[in-house]
Amino acid sequence: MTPSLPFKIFVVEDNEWYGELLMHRLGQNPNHSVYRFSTGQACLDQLGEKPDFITLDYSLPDAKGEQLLRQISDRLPGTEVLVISGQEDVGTAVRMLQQGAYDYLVKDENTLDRLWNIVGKVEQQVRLRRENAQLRQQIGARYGPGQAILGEHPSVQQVHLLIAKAARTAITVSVSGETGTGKELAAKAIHFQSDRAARPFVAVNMAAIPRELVESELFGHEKGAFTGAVARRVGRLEEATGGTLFLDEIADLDLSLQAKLLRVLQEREVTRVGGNQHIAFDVRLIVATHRDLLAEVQAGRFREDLYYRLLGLPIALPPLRQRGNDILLLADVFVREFCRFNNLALRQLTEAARAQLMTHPFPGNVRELKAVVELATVLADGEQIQATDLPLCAGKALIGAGSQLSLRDQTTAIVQGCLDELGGDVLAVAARLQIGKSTIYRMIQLREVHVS
Ligand SMILES: Nc1ncnc2c1ncn2[C@@H]1O[C@H](COP(=O)(O)OP(=O)(O)OP(=O)(O)O)[C@@H](O)[C@H]1O
Repeated sequence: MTPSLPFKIFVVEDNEWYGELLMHRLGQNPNHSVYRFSTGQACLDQLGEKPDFITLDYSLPDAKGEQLLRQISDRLPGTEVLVISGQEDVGTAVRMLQQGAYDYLVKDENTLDRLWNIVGKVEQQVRLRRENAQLRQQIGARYGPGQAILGEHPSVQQVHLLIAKAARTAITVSVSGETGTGKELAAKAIHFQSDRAARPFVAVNMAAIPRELVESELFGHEKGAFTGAVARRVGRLEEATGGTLFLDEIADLDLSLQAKLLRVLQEREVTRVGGNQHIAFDVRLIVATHRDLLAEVQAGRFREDLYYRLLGLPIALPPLRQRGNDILLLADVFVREFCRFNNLALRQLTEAARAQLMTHPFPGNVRELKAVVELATVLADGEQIQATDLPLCAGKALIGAGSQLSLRDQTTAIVQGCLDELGGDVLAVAARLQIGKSTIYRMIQLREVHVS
């Protein structure tokens, strides 16, 4: 619990001496704010203060425990209530617990210690709940309308509109677009703008999972279902229940698994590998691909029935080179964010650098632009980012098809791209990339790059 948000406890106890005792014990934690009420009505009158925890004497002069518990639960469903009773009565205890009381304690010499332990546990849960809510709020703001997919170009505005429409219902969404155009970002924006935002967003990349593991990854498996299945594993579909399942690179799904996925989606029930229990699930599905899925269908690589089942609301993300001035808008945002994150004085792209960005084709799209301007921000001397700071090589994606490339692979691709473009002129490449020529010679010697 943060010091600014104390843990608020109501003690409802008509016996003044016992009430003071409880207050004293609970007040030993400086982060607790404890208030005492000697009648049920006095407590009800103050529920607007939203206590985090209530200890309730079962027999109050003006109300019975059951009645009061019901009224509290109706008005503050998330607040835990501990019932404390003068007499041990199993029937009453069971009734109170059935009605939603957190626990039931009998007044004896151990009550204060047990109370202390219970409050500690509840406080921990409340703290986690608050942190979760705070994080959700932050994430929600990050993926709010127009916040995630930045851009003003009409084609991007159209994407914003479609995301907002998709978020209103649980319709399946199919996102298409070249690599790095923001397909996963669009999927997250839909999820966090929808009423599923508080539930999980689960992303699975079909291209990243070995073929033989896809089925158990998606649908889960029972212990012993296959060699290596040492324990039961819940599949990603089940994991996403109530929320959104994002299937990236859906075109990479094997034909036999396409049939299984279709069946699961039609029946809205999943059976874990090696199991026989049918488990119903409630998941919003978003799929993405950088391929032309219809062409995959025509080529016989993707099932037509699954294609129509998954098409839902199609959203096409335009390539960055077709977004006009959005290139500069995004570049400025990425430079600003990078400087802020790294505590650098704000740097600006010069006009020449901006002009250069506008002529580059960006085959790696937004991901490439981000990497390019971040690197240029690092390379820049002083507050101006010059055109020569931009590690651009015409026609080559500098930061390619995925975050899965290691830094070394990306460096190799950048150096090779520049060598190709500059006709193998090592000195020119070294000057362009601002790295030592011996680095490039060493890479050639190690056959990491070549001069053709
Ligand atoms: N319009 C945008 N505004 C801000 N950032 C963006 C935008 N589009 C993409 N990005 C950023 O670009 C990077 C790539 O985006 P994302 O992973 O969503 O692309 P993708 O199309 O799913 O890529 P891939 O096809 O490789 O899976 C991320 O860092 C993302 O935050």
